[in-house]
Formats: sequence, structure tokens, C-alpha cells
Amino acid sequence: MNETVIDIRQLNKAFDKQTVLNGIDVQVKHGEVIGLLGLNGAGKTTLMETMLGFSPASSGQVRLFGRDEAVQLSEPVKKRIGFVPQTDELMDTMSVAGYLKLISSFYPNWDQAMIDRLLDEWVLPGDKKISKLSIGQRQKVSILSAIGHHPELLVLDEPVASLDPKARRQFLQTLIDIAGGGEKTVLFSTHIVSDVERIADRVWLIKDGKILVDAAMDEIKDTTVRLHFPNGELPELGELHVLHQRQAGSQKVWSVTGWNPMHEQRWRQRFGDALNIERLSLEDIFLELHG
Ligand SMILES: Nc1ncnc2c1ncn2[C@@H]1O[C@H](COP(=O)(O)OP(=O)(O)OP(=O)(O)O)[C@@H](O)[C@H]1O
Repeated sequence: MNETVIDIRQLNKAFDKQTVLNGIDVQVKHGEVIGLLGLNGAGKTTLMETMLGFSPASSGQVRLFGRDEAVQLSEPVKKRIGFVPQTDELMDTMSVAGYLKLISSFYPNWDQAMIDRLLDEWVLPGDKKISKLSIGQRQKVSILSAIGHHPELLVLDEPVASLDPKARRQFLQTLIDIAGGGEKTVLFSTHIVSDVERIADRVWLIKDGKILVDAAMDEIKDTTVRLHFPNGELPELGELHVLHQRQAGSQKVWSVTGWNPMHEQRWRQRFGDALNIERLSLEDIFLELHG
């Protein structure tokens, strides 16, 4: 299936006078797993919440599953989505099992067998009151409540932030199992770059309200490079985007995205062997983006 599940065009969002999303333009196809990286305050939560209609856009358009949903999600679309918010919305007075039972009542296709298995694997006490859970345990319940109906689109806002390393591994494995068949579309934000490398097949780097890098995982290291070259007249930049630049003696050092073989040819013609092209890890790319 080649359906476009998320279609965001020229999305802008401002709080008072602060522009938080500035012309976001991205499309996601059925089955893609996207890792969203950005510093604190970059706009990851705002992007997810605006996309899902929890917070109105200032301008632009969001379509989910081909429907115009910028303002409010319709019930049929809601049923196709699972969302793990950054701050959970659990009901403190209920037990874990009671809460999950309540959530299950909204979904005819709720997979209680999977939930029971994960409650066991993730060592979650079903009879314990939610108010008595640790933050990590709450996060696990929040994740379970979002995946029990096998959503076609799963949106997770820092789902592992409070999980211990073992729980994080277990959760990532579950996510791989969920997304593995290419049947689910997943968008997740995180500060753990290695998790993105491990499970995402596409990465978005957000900065200053813009998605500055949007590349397939296996492309990103080819299209985002660090160039070392002597001072002097530059070849045409075309669609190259400079993430960061500095001067090192008589050399310029530029980190760029959008690099392709045509650029390489042009820059080689211009600088010959004096051009050094350095490949970067995803973490290096993230750090370059932030100077
Ligand atoms: N309801 C709001 N009212 C005013 N400003 C807001 C509101 N929500 C978010 N912001 C501002 O928007 C910016 C982006 O916040 P957002 O929560 O989207 O960032 P984030 O990338 O998810 O950060 P983090 O990694 O810390 O979770 C911040 O400057 C924040 O102060």
C-alpha cells in the first residue's frame, strides 16, 4: 500500500508572538517509521499535537489518511491512531487493569491477549492503583493504552524518556514487532539518537520550527556531510543547505545537507584533492545542526 498517512503542508503555529512551527511541509507514507529529533523546545510536541488536532494550527494544512483533519479528528480517524503524549493522561483513581479495560471498551478490535502478555513482560501490576505507580510504570501503561487497538498510525512523544534501560529495550523490541511488517506507520520523538538509528527508517531533525533534515536512514549519511575546503570562490550551492560553518585556519569547514553526486562532481572540479568530504554519524549530524 502506498497511501499517504500524514500530509502536512506549510504548517505554521505560533503561541502569542512566538513562532514555534514555521512552514512544516512533510508527507509520510504507510509503513514508514520516523524518528523525530530536536533540542528541548524545538517544537516536537507542538508538531505532534497540532498534527493530531489537539492544538489548532495558525495556518497550513494537515491531512491524516487523506482527510482534512487540521481542526479536529473525526471518530473513524481517531480509531486508526494511537498516541502516547509526553505527559500521560491516565486516571489516577483507577487500577492499571481497570484503566486498560476502560480504554479497551472504545475499541472493538482491542487485543487483550497482547496487553496481558506485555503487562507480564513489562512487570506491571494490573491490580495496582495508577496513583501508586512510578513515572516509568505510568509511561508503560500509557504506551499499552495506545497500542492495544493495533493502530495504523502510532504517534509517540518521547515514549522512553522515563524507562530504565531494560524497559527501553523491551519497548523498542515491541515497537519493532509492531512496525516490523511494514503495516504500521510510526512517528516518535526522542532524545536518544541511537534509538532512532536502531528502529527508524527515516529521520526528521527539527530546529527553529523547521524540519531541516528529512532523510531516509540509509540516505542521511550520504546526503549530510562535512566539507573541508580552501577559502575561495564557491561552486553554485543549488539545493545544498548549510547546517553549520566555521573557519579553521585557511580552510572552511561546512556541514551541509542535500549533498548528492552532482554536487560532489562540481565541488571536485572546483577544489580537486583539496576538498575533503567527511561522513558523519547521526549523532554528529544532530550536533552539527546545533553548532
Ligand atoms: N501552550 C503553550 N503556550 C505557549 N508556548 C508554548 C506552549 N506549548 C509549547 N510552547 C512553546 O513552544 C516551544 C516548543 O515547545 P515543544 O513542547 O513543542 O518543544 P519540544 O521539542 O517538544 O521540547 P522537549 O524536547 O523539551 O519536549 C517552546 O518554546 C515552548 O515554550
